[in-house]
Amino acid sequence: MTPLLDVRGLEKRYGARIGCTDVSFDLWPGEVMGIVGESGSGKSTLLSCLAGDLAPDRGEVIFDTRDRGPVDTVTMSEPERRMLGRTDWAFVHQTPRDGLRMGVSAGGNVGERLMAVGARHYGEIRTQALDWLGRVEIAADRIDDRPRDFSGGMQQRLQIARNLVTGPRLVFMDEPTGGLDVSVQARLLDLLRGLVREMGLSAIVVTHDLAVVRLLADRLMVMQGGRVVEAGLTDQVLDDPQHGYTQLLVSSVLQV
Ligand SMILES: Nc1ncnc2c1ncn2[C@@H]1O[C@H](COP(=O)(O)OP(=O)(O)OP(=O)(O)O)[C@@H](O)[C@H]1O
Repeated sequence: MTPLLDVRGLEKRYGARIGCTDVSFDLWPGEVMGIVGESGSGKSTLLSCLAGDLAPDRGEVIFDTRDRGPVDTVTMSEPERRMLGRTDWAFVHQTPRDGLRMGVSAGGNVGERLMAVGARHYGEIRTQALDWLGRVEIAADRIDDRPRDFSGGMQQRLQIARNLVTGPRLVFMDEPTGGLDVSVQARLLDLLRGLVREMGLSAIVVTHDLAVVRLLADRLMVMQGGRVVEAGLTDQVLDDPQHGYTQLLVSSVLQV
């Protein structure tokens, strides 16, 4: 089997400062990889490099494309990368307004993604949009409302529907439950876990919240100072952390 994503020796510097360095890992189809670490450890930099939003200084990000097989997304052309962003990849941002069009109706936000991959039949687009609003627990009668009239939790659920409606093969998530009330976070996490399992999604989830990776991620990478200091199966890493920094992360959560 070919990994969906094969990352080798990835490095990004900001002048002399290290964003991330020496990052290598495989992601297999249907697998969820969690990336954890404190603020400034390089999680966002790594995610941006993987998703093609930031050009790394060194390394390869090889994605198993549908038509051409494994291709390095770092060196592929910009139009090709944009096409991946519209089709096989999805990005769930921490802040819903970064991933939604706030002035467009909820149904439009979902339907627009379908149109971007070629859907043309209005009735079918609306039916699929309705189906997805239901799947993320947004009432059908809110389909014509704009996301700015939604609560934070609803906006995040709409962003998830917009991202998943086209059946992406790889989903990048940046703190998907960050910035929400604890009770809202738990419900959203439950919903996300259900969708990930049901759709057999491959995903990379960046978070500083170990509860999020515990629930969502099969494997985990722990970052400190831009480097991966520990990696392994989520339960193994969290239950028996080997690196001092991971032990600190885990114990600081237990004390809360
Ligand atoms: N645009 C930038 N210019 C200069 N340095 C940057 C820039 N973005 C990030 N850095 C630096 O790169 C390092 C990694 O930052 P990054 O934002 O990737 O960490 P993070 O783990 O995602 O943090 P957070 O959880 O706070 O988002 C930090 O030292 C940070 O100061």
